[in-house]
Amino acid sequence: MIQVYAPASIGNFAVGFDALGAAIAPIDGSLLGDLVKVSASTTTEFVCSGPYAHKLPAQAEQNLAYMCLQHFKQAVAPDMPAVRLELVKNLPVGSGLGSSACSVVATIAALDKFAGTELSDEALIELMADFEAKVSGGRHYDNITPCYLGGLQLTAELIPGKSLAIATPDNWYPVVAFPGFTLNTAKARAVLPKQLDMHHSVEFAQRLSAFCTLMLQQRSEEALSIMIDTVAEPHRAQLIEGFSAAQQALLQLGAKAVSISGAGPTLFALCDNLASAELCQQWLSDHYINEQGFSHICQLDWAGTRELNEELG
Ligand SMILES: Nc1ncnc2c1ncn2[C@@H]1O[C@H](COP(=O)(O)OP(=O)(O)OP(=O)(O)O)[C@@H](O)[C@H]1O
Ligand SMILES: N[C@@H](CCO)C(=O)O
Repeated sequence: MIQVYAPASIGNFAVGFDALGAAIAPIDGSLLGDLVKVSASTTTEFVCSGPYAHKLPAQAEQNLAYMCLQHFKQAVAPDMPAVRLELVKNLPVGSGLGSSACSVVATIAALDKFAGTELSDEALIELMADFEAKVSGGRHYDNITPCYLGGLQLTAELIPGKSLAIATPDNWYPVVAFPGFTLNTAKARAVLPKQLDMHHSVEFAQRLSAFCTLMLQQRSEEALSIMIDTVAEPHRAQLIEGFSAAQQALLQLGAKAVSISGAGPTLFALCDNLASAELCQQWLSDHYINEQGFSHICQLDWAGTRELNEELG
């Protein structure tokens, strides 16, 4: 049996709409991501289990993991024998934590390993992006590549290999809080303007390029000081009840940057020390999340998608 884990991710990372994303891992060691198990079988079998399985369509044909399996068998590895594929759905759907990307990445990576197809990273990423695009209302890589490769990734169609890793300091603690209600990515993309005017386009390019350059020069404090989303957040904040008040409060508690994770409604507060991260998590638990919500103090997950040997889920 092959068992592959793919981590949650923070799309956009405030300054890089559709172009920057970070894979995350809770510091308490818990797994925040989907798991896919593939084993040989006499007939094709698909099982969806885990705490959020009931939030997905009942028909296998509408589940991205099953769609990936069908495509893989037909177009990538026609000689692959029948398999039993189980998706353990650990991430809430429509959360802003890259839930659909997580299922797609774990499934394709697991099938590639099981079938021994050994596709290149770039070919796998393209395949993964094709499936993520089916549900999110646009083709973007900012959940796919961090989820697959790990870490902080600057990622786009025009980038050679589709992604460039940006090293991050060890003292970065992103605190993520899923408030407990969902927001569909396609809906959150529909509220964005169709065009950016010259001023905003130039400012976006300046901010993202300055952020990346500062990071490469290991000037992370200055990079954090310009970590503001002027592209998507102003249009999406009103879709997320409590976001603006939380942002103000968390910045006062010491978070260095606070923004929407992906399309929301998950919020992330990036702290540069554990004490601030603990204060932010406490505030979020008290004021931002409902009974269905959760929060985690994380670090960046530089391992990305990986095979797990111990049986889980
Ligand atoms: N395995 C799957 N995991 C997640 N979503 C799936 C899966 N299979 C089908 N879907 C459908 O894809 C859509 C995913 O919605 P959406 O893109 O809003 O979620 P998301 O991936 O959590 O968002 P984000 O990328 O902002 O984190 C839903 O309509 C869901 O039913
Ligand atoms: N970059 C995408 C991420 C969605 O998960 C968006 O903000 O719409």
